[in-house]
Amino acid sequence: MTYVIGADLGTSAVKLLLVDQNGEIAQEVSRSYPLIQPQTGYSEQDPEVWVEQTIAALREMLDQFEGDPGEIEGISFSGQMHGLVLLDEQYNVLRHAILWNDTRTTRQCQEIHDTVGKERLLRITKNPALEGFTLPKILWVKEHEPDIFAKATKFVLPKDYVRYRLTGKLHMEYSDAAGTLLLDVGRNEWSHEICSLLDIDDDFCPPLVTSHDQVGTVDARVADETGLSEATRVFAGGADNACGAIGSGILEEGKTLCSIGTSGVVLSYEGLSDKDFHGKVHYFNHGAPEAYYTMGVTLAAGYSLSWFKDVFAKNESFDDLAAEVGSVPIGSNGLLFTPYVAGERTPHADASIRASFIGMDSSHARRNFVRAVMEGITFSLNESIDIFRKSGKTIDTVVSTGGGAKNDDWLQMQADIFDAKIVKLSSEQGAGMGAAMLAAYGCGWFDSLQDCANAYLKEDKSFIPNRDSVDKYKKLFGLYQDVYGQTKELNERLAVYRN
Ligand SMILES: Nc1ncnc2c1ncn2[C@@H]1O[C@H](COP(=O)(O)OP(=O)(O)O)[C@@H](O)[C@H]1O
Ligand SMILES: O=C(CO)[C@@H](O)[C@H](O)COP(=O)(O)O
Repeated sequence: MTYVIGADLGTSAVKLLLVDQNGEIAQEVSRSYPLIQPQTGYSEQDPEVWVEQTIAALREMLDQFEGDPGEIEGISFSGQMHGLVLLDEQYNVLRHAILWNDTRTTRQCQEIHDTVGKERLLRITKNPALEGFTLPKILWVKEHEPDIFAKATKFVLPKDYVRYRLTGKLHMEYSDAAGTLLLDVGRNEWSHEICSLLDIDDDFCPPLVTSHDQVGTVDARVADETGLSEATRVFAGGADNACGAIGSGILEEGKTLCSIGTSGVVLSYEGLSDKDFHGKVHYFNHGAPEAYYTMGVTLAAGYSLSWFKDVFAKNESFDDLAAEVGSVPIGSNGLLFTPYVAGERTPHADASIRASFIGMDSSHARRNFVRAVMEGITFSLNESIDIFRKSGKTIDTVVSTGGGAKNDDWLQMQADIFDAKIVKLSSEQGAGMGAAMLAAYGCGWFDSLQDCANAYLKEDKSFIPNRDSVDKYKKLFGLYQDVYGQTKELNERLAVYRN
């Protein structure tokens, strides 16, 4: 039997899938790492920790693997998007990576809009400047850490750095490059115009490849450390949401994905690069050839639940925390949560907004809060569904993936709030599966990613909307939508008290 590995470098953990030629998952290994949050709005990770944990996870996988390492033909990557990794001339890391959910760059976003022009930026990159994207982070380091910036010769994204350490070869691929705000998304090339307007050297941007391109093989030292064969082929991979789309079969028009990881995403396939959503949703290159996707992002989806667990139930599992959610009625007995613990992106690009529990009552128990958190996250994702529907898309079926798809009550809640059939595939690790599929396609096992999807992806369960619940949630959604406007100014006044 031959195998490929899909490595998903998420925000909470690196997750490896060993997938055989028939698409069966032979092994799963995961290693977590923390967020570094020195002050409010900041979110960083140490790239060396990503590398250590990826190597440790590979070693664990190979220790358990009973076949010959030479049977593992390929490995590819899915990665949390937008994170800035700055490298010096020898490709040493210059500072901690600044992540996608770091919102310190509001001023730099304004600078980009002022210098490039909002319309021109939208035309070239298909996206407005948002705090999470990479370019504002580059400008922040340039302004606040000039000594570090002076040493920087290249920037890459999280999975690109890990792949570099596994192969010695430095690249970026289009699906992740699209989230930097430096890529001309329609033309598939770095935008010389944006670079020069913002005084960024063209050489600062790494060479571009496509997601299924082979970029090298496993470096001898890494092979020694992990037990992998030096002959294992390494493929570029994709942004985690592009890989999530591949691993969920979102490979043609009309298909929709909901992913609840640390972030939350509602994503829709696009065959063309020239539709106009006026920047209301992100518009990026797919990991599939000559394709695109649009998506809305909830900044703190799974993260809101993990925040709640860390503060109120640290030593419990997610399963234990959510065990009683099904016994709490829709609306959590009048408790409403907005998941803005780290600010928000879609539809409110707002770094200052913070979360609220509205309607706390002395009768509420912890289970009410847990359900309210899950409902609030799902309402936020429904705002993206709403934008897509209003743009004319039909959304009647949604493939649900990510850590949040492990909970059946949450999947039913998604069906009832989105008013759409929810499909859960046999693995909730869509991004890791997408990375494995890129390796399988890159190895030449299939003629197309669609053929690979037909062979690999199996529906496990589906969840049908319950009419009565849909009606109740429609009314609650209106209330939920009112909370943002009514808490915005209060949060701006509270901001001075944050650390
Ligand atoms: N058993 C579970 N039930 C409900 N939610 C879960 C469960 N396990 C994990 N999660 C949610 O999934 C999130 C992690 O999802 P994951 O896709 O692994 O994230 P990432 O790719 O960002 O590292 C957690 O923050 C949590 O909110
Ligand atoms: O910023 C975005 C997308 O624009 C996030 O979706 C990141 O890509 C992180 O993903 P997860 O770790 O939540 O999967």
